[in-house]
Amino acid sequence: MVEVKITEDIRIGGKNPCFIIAEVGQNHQGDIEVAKKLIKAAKDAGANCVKFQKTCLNEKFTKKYLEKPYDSPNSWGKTYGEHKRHLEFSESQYRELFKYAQEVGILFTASAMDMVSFDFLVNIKVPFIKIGSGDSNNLLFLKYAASKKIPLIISTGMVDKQAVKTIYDIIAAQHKQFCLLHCISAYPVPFEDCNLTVLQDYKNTFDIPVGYSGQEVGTAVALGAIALGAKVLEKHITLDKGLRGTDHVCSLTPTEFQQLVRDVRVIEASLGTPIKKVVTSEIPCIDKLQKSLVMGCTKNKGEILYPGDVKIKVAEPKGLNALHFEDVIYKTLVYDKKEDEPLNEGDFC
Ligand SMILES: CC(=O)N[C@H](C=O)[C@@H](O)[C@H](O)[C@H](O)COP(=O)(O)O
Ligand SMILES: C=C(OP(=O)(O)O)C(=O)O
Repeated sequence: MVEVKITEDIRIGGKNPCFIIAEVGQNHQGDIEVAKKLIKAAKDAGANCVKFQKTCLNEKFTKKYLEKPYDSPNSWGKTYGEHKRHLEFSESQYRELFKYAQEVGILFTASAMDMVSFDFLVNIKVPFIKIGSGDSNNLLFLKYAASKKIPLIISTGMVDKQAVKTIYDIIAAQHKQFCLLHCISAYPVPFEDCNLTVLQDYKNTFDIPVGYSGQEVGTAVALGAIALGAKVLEKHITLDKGLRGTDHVCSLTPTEFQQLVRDVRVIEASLGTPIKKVVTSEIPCIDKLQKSLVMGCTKNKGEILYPGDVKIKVAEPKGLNALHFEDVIYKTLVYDKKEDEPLNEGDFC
């Protein structure tokens, strides 16, 4: 299984802890101070990385699309172009945010929404680049991204398995430093559409780390993803779910994000081994409450132990583990035994 190297110290996949991305996306409202607060909140919540979305509007959208009216409570302008321009940080603002994230001590990156933005992100030396679901059908862009040999995390919303295999083939032809994220692109995703078991299929199909980018409400589904083996987890973060913007509704507050990270680590620690065995922490309960074989009545040396003569009880001192019941039946007692006395090896032959 391939591990993806993000920095000298951080790798994704294998036995490494799940790499958790706090997706700021556009939840900064176009305000760099809010963006900084979100970077700090992501760090304080324990996320491994904070992520933005970098777009060169004329590369991503046609002129006509940008002129389209955007009449929505989430809109920041009359047209989609005005709306997006309000939300887009300049290159120098990106540099400022990158620097701030370094000061705060959290990895910083963005999704590249087009080739120009991709080049910019390579240029400022982000540790990896995210490719969002909006480009899961953009094979030209995927080829371009793969050719640059920077680690990639790629979301797979809005396409089917056949297209995901195509994405895999395109990148793997160049290198294997990439992860695929299962994703459903709806804001918010109804729980019954999350199809989380797709993750198992991804795990069985691909030899690279797989993960989950969740746009559903709350943290429960994301935690399910961890139990199913997600090695990357991305969730949106917001300062306030009531703010203007499409993604706030499916985002987590800093406190919720912190709880998510904590719970992810608990689930990871608890997954353990598939080998069912008795573990050390069970010994006190075994001593206190596990049942053993005891005499069901008083019997003498030389008598046979019939099924009704042996009982299974919590006893002090303990007798043989009750799993040995069948081994004792029809054996002959070698000592006199009183009712409730434990039965041990050597008490019968
Ligand atoms: C598919 C995709 O890019 N999705 C992104 C990641 O989840 C979203 O953050 C969108 O940018 C956002 O929902 C767009 O909202 P509006 O259209 O209101 O700016
Ligand atoms: C669209 C994005 O992501 P996803 O498809 O994972 O929601 C993104 O990261 O910009």
